[in-house]
Amino acid sequence: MAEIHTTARLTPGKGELVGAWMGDQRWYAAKGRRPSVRRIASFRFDDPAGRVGVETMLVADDSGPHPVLYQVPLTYRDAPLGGAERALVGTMMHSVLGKRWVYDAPHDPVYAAQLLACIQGRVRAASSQRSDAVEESVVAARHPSWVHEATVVSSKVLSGEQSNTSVILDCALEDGTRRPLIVKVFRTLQPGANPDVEVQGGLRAAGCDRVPEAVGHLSWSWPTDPSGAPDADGEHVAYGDLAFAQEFLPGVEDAWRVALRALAAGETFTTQAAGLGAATAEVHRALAEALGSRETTAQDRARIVAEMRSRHATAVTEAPALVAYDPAVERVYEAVSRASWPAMQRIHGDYHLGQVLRSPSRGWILLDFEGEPLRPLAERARPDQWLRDVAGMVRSFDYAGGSHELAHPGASARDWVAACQEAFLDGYLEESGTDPRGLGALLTAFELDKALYEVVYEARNRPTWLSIPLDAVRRLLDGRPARTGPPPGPTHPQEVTP
Ligand SMILES: Nc1ncnc2c1ncn2[C@@H]1O[C@H](COP(=O)(O)OP(=O)(O)O)[C@@H](O)[C@H]1O
Ligand SMILES: O=P(O)(O)O[C@H]1O[C@H](CO)[C@@H](O[C@H]2O[C@H](CO)[C@@H](O)[C@H](O)[C@H]2O)[C@H](O)[C@H]1O
Repeated sequence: MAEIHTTARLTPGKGELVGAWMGDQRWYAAKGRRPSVRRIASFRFDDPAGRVGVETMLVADDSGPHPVLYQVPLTYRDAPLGGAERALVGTMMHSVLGKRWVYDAPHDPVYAAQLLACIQGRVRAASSQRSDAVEESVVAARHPSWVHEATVVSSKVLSGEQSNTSVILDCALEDGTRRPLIVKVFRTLQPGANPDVEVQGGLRAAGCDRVPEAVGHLSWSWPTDPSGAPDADGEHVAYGDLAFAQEFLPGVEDAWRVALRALAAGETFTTQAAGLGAATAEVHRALAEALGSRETTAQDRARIVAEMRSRHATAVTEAPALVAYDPAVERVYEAVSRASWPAMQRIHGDYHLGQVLRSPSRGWILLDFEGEPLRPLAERARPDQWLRDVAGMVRSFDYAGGSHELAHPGASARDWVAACQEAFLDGYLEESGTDPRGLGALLTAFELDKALYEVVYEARNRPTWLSIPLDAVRRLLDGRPARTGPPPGPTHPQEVTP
C-alpha cells in the first residue's frame, strides 16, 4: 500500500481546489451558489503501478441551509493525463512530490480499474491517514448472482445528462471474453441504502430480467455528530452507498430518443408505448413479489398528500405565477384524500422515458431505481404507490411532445402525446388487469405532483424547458384532460366517497 506524506504542504489545498471546481459540475445540486467545502472523510485506492494517487473525499457543502454531502473521487498525477483535459480539477504543488495534476477520478482509468476490483472484493480500500493500512469503513458487496471476475481493459465516462457519474468499463472476464459493465458513482450521499442498489439488486436476485445484471456495490461509513450531521471529528457514524456496478447494454437507445425520433418522423409510437406499459406492470408485479406489498393505511395517505402539498409550495416559490392555481390544486388533493388507494409497494420512483432501454433481444429494460434526486433518500426508500410510476411515464410522453414543440414553434404534438399515453395505459391494463384510469383522481394527483416536481427541477437545472411542466400543470388544472378517460368496463376499481 502507498506511503502517505502526512507532513507535506499542498498549495492550493485540496479543499480549495475542490471548492472552486465543484460548483460548475452537473451533479452539484445548489446551482448558482458558491460551494463552501468542508472535508469529512477520505480513503484511497492503491495504483498497482505505484504512480497515481487515488483518493475519494467526502465533502460537506455548507453554502445552503443544511450541509449537503458529495462524493469527490480524485486522482493525483505527476504529468497531465492525455485526453482528460476537461476532467482536470486543477494543479497543485506538493512540497515533497512536486507539481501534481488533479483529475476528476471517474475519467482516470486507474480509478475505474481499482473501483471495480474493490467492488468485486479483489482489493481493499486503503486509509488516507496511515501508510499501509486498510480502510475498514469502506465495504464491498458482490451481488450473489455475479459469478465472474472482471478486469477493466479500458474505461470512459458516460456522456450526457446525468445526476451522478457513470463509467462504462470494457472488461475482460476470467476466460478472456469481453464484457461491458457500467459503474455508477453516486455523487450526493445521504445516510441509508441507495434504492438503486437495493431495488435492482432485489429484482435480479428474484430472477427478474427486465433490469440489467447486478455486479455489486461499495458502501462507506462516515463520521457524524450525535444528530447524524456530517462531522469530521464526530464519534457517531452514518452509512451510505458509494457506487453500483452492473451489466452495460451496449448500442441500445433509451426510450426518450426512440420516441423523439418517431415524433420527428411523424410516426406513431403506440405499439412501443403499449409494450412499455406491459413491461412496467410486469416489473411492478416482480417488485411486489420480491420486496413485498401491504395495504395502504390512513397514515400513508395523509403523509403522501402532505408531501404533495409541500412540493406544491416549493414549486410556487420557483414559479410564482402558479399561485393562481392554488384553489384548483387544493381540490385535487382533497379528492385523493377521499379516494380508495391501491397497495403500497416498492416502485421505480423517477420513471420516465430516459430510464428505459430498448434492447433488440430483451425488449424494454428498466434502469435507475434511485428515485427522484430532489427527494430525501429516506422518502425514496419507502414503499410507495405504483401509480406514481405510471404518472411519471404519462408525463414523459407529454415531455417528448413538449420538447418537440419547443424545437418546432407552431407544431402541435398533442394528438401524438395523447395516443402514446392511452396506449401505455392500455398496455399496463392488459398485463396487470388493473386500469390506472380507473383510479382517475389519484392518477391526476400523481401527474400533477410530478409536473410540480418538474417545475422545480427545470427551474434549477434547465430553465429553457420550464414551460413544459408549467403548461402541463395548467392543462391538468384547467380541466381539459389530454386523455379521453377510462373506457367503461368492470376492470376499473371504484373510487369511494366519504
Ligand atoms: N446498464 C446500462 N446499460 C446501458 N446504458 C445504461 C445502463 N445504465 C445506464 N445507462 C445509460 O446511462 C444513462 C444514465 O444512467 P442513470 O442510471 O439514469 O443515471 P443517473 O441516476 O445519474 O441519472 C441512462 O439513461 C442510460 O442511457
Ligand atoms: O434521470 P434522473 O434520475 O437524473 O432524473 C432527473 O432528470 C430528468 C431529466 O434528465 C428529469 O426528467 C424530466 O425530463 C425528461 C426529459 O429529459 C422527461 O422524459 C421526464 O418525463 C421529465 O420528468 C427527472 O424528472 C429528474 O428527476
